[in-house]
Amino acid sequence: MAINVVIAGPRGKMGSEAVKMVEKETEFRLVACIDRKHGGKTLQEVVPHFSIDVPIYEDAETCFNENNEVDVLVDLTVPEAGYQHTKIALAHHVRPVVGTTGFSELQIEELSSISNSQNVGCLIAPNFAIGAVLMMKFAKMAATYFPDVDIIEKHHDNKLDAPSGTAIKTAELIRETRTAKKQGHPNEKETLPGARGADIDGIKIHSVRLPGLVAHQEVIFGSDGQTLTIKHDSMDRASFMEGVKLGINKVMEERRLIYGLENIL
Ligand SMILES: NC(=O)C1=CN([C@@H]2O[C@H](COP(=O)(O)OP(=O)(O)OC[C@H]3O[C@@H](n4cnc5c(N)ncnc54)[C@H](O)[C@@H]3O)[C@@H](O)[C@H]2O)C=CC1
Ligand SMILES: O=C(O)C1=N[C@H](C(=O)O)C[C@H](O)C1
Repeated sequence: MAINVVIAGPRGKMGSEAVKMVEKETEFRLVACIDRKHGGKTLQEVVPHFSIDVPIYEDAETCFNENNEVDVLVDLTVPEAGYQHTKIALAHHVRPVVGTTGFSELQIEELSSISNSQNVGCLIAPNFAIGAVLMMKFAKMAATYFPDVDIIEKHHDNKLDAPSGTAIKTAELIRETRTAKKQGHPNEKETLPGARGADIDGIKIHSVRLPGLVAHQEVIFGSDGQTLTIKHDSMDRASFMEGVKLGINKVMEERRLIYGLENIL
C-alpha cells in the first residue's frame, strides 16, 4: 500500500524537488500540500509543470483535519513554520520527516518529548545527502585522533540560518569522540568580532554565503606537520532526495524522534 504524503513548502527549492521525487515513486502518494500563500488552490494551479494535482492548504491544522489518511509530513520550509507544522503533525499522529534547519536545541527536545510520548515516529535530518552523512561520520572518526578542527560551511546566499544545520550536527558528532580542548593560542584576541567563527565546545564553525553556491562543507583537522580535510559538495538538490525517500520509509516503522539520518542508514 502506498504511503500518503503531505509536502509543506512545495514551491521552494527543496519542496519542489520533493514533489518531483514523490511524483516518480509509486510507493508514495501525494495527498496535499501546505503553502502559506495559496490555500484553496490546487498544486497545478500554482505550479503548472507538476504532473500531479492535489489541494493546497494554508495551515497544517486544516490540512490534517480534512485528510485523516495522511501518513507522513515532509517539511521543507523555514524554521518557525517547520517547528509549528511538526508539532501539529505529531498531534494528528502524522509522522514528520523534517529537512527544515534552524530549530533550536530546545525546540528539538520539545518535539522529541512529544514524539516519544505519543509513540509517533519523527525524523529531523539536517542533511539528507548520503555523502554529507558519510562526511559527518568520517569527521567523527577522525576527531578521535585529531582534536583540532575547524568546520567551513558554504551555501547559497538565500539561506536563512547560519551556521547550517549540517555544521551544527557535524560539531555535535565530533564532540562525541574529540577530547575537549580550547583551540588556537591561549591569548588569542579577535580584533574584529566574529573573526574566529561560531563556537560549539571549542569547535569553530565558519559560514560562507555566496550566489553560485548550493551546499558545501569542509571539515579541516590539523596536527603537527599535517592536515586532513573531509569535504562534501551538493551541486544539485537532487542529491538530497535518496535521503528523503529513506526517511519517509523509515519513519513509518518508528515510534520516537530520530535526529540525524546517520541513525537510520
Ligand atoms: N535537510 C536537508 O538535506 C536540506 C535542508 N534544507 C533546508 O530546507 C529548508 C528549505 O530550503 P529551500 O528549499 O532551499 O528554501 P526556499 O526558500 O527555496 O523554500 C522555502 C519554502 O518555505 C515556504 N515558506 C516560507 N516562509 C514560510 C512560512 N512562514 N510558513 C510556511 N511556509 C513558508 C516558502 O513558500 C518556500 O516554499 C531550509 O530550512 C533549508 O535549510 C535545504 C536543503 C537540504
Ligand atoms: O539551506 C540549504 O540549502 C541547506 N540546508 C541544510 C543545512 O542547513 O545544513 C542542508 C544543506 O546543507 C543545504
